[in-house]
Amino acid sequence: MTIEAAPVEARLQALCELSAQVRDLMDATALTDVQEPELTAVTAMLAEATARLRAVTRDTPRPFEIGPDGSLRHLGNAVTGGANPHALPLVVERDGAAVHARLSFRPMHEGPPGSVHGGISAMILDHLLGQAAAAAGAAGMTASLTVHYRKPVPYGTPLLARAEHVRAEGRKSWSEGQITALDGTPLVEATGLFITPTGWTTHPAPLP
Ligand SMILES: CCCCCCCCCCCCCCCC(=O)SCCNC(=O)CCNC(=O)[C@H](O)C(C)(C)COP(=O)(O)OP(=O)(O)OC[C@H]1O[C@@H](n2cnc3c(N)ncnc32)[C@H](O)[C@@H]1OP(=O)(O)O
Repeated sequence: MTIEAAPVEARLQALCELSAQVRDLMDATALTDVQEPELTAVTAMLAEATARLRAVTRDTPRPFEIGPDGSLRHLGNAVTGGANPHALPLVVERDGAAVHARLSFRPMHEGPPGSVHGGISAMILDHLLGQAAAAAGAAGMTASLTVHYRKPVPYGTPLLARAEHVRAEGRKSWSEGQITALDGTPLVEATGLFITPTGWTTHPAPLP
């Protein structure tokens, strides 16, 4: 006897597969050198696909929800959300008091020619620092983020990102982290201040 996944999960998996395809499409778009008639033809195909997806829409991307394995997930998140084409998506793992993730940026993240845009690496660190604060029981909104860019960040290369919660004072907590090459060479370092909004202590609200 086979047990089928709940239909809602099958739909979410299909949504994540669609998002992965759109990521591929974005990279292909950033790198394509096909000629103008082909560009025009593909644009028309995509306009048709967009209209099909808009046949039924929701007001906001997928919210925080409990996944089948019991963990909290946010498929609509711009950094970790499998159902958000903007996300890498980053798969964050807990490592004691720290969090870490393997990541590989893509050509669509180009900033200076041949390397990743600084805002993109800052966004990844912002999220990871925030997850470190959350892992320490101090989930909050980013109040400030300080970033030091040590070396250009390559795309298409496996890298590591890591963050840890370093101290707390009332509703304020600080995390620090870095993106490094696999050999540990620091590429980008960041520190962040996260503040737990007052409402969250009695009425927890999801992060953006
Ligand atoms: C159920 C949900 C759980 C989910 C669990 C899963 C978690 C999964 C993790 C995901 C991780 C995502 C990580 C990315 C997270 C974003 O991307 S968040 C988006 C970007 N950030 C924002 O939009 C924040 C916008 N700002 C705000 O909402 C509010 O200004 C804040 C930050 C909540 C603070 O508001 P507030 O609580 O009213 O602050 P306030 O009472 O005025 O000040 C409190 C203290 O903080 C200081 N302070 C306030 N703002 C600042 C500032 N900007 N700089 C320095 N100090 C400040 C004040 O001076 C004051 O200090 P003291 O006088 O107490 O010493």
